Amino acid sequence: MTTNQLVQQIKKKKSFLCIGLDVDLNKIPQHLLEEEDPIFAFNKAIIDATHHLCVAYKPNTAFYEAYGLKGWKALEKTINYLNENHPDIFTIADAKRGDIGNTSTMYAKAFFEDLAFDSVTVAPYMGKDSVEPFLAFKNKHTILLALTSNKGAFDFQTKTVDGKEVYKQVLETSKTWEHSENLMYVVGATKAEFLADIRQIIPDSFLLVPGVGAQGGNLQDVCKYGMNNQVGLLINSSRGIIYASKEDDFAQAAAAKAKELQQEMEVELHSLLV
Ligand SMILES: O=c1ccn([C@@H]2O[C@H](COP(=O)(O)O)[C@@H](O)[C@H]2O)c(=O)[nH]1
Repeated sequence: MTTNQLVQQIKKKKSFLCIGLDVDLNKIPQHLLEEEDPIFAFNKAIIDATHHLCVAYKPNTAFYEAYGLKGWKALEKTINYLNENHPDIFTIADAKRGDIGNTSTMYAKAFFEDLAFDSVTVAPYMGKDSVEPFLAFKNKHTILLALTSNKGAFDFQTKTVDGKEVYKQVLETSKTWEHSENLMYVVGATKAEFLADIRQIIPDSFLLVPGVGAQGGNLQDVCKYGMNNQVGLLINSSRGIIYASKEDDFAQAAAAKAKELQQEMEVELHSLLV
């Protein structure tokens, strides 16, 4: 999917919501555990109930890898279900990969070719030759960790090296890499006060913003400082939506939570859409 197509979807649905599919078998309704593939059964129900309210889904691969082969198969069934039934929805493999060049190429093939995701999250720590293999894939997006939502972001990312914060160096340097037009960035919703500075460096890039809901980030603050004239934001909520209820009504409860966020987003989009 191109970024233009993503922007069209945002305008059509009046939403820039990304729903995180972080499936924990201890948190899903008990009756689903009797299904042959409880993880996929849960995801399918959530997708069926929420697809009209969001423009992206983000399975975090940790929640699938933790269940071994069964988990990986459920991830494959989930991405295939999305691509077959909702090809207009942007898909993100939150895998936080990155390694020496030939290994990164294999990671990119795994997520862009074998699993056919639109994008994958990548850690910038190993530098240019670890990220460019992902950027080489046409119409696929590499979402680079810039300023993460957790407390540990202050351990390295905000430290000043050679007169500039490390996260700013990540943004500036990555812009010089080959096929940098395929870059998006992760900025935590809990770091909204940094967004004005971030937009000075990357005014046009899309940002994946996790951390609203369970982590306490605020949607309005993110929009105030992070929105650009093409919206430029995908705001993620995982636990706050998918675990809204553990009862039989879990999918409807998830849809209600997604609707709340979509309505807040519609208000924020108002000035851009008129
Ligand atoms: O900086 C980051 C990068 C990634 N994440 C991931 O996003 C979701 C957030 O889940 P919630 O339940 O909405 O808190 C999860 O998959 C994280 O691993 C992040 O939170 N922060």
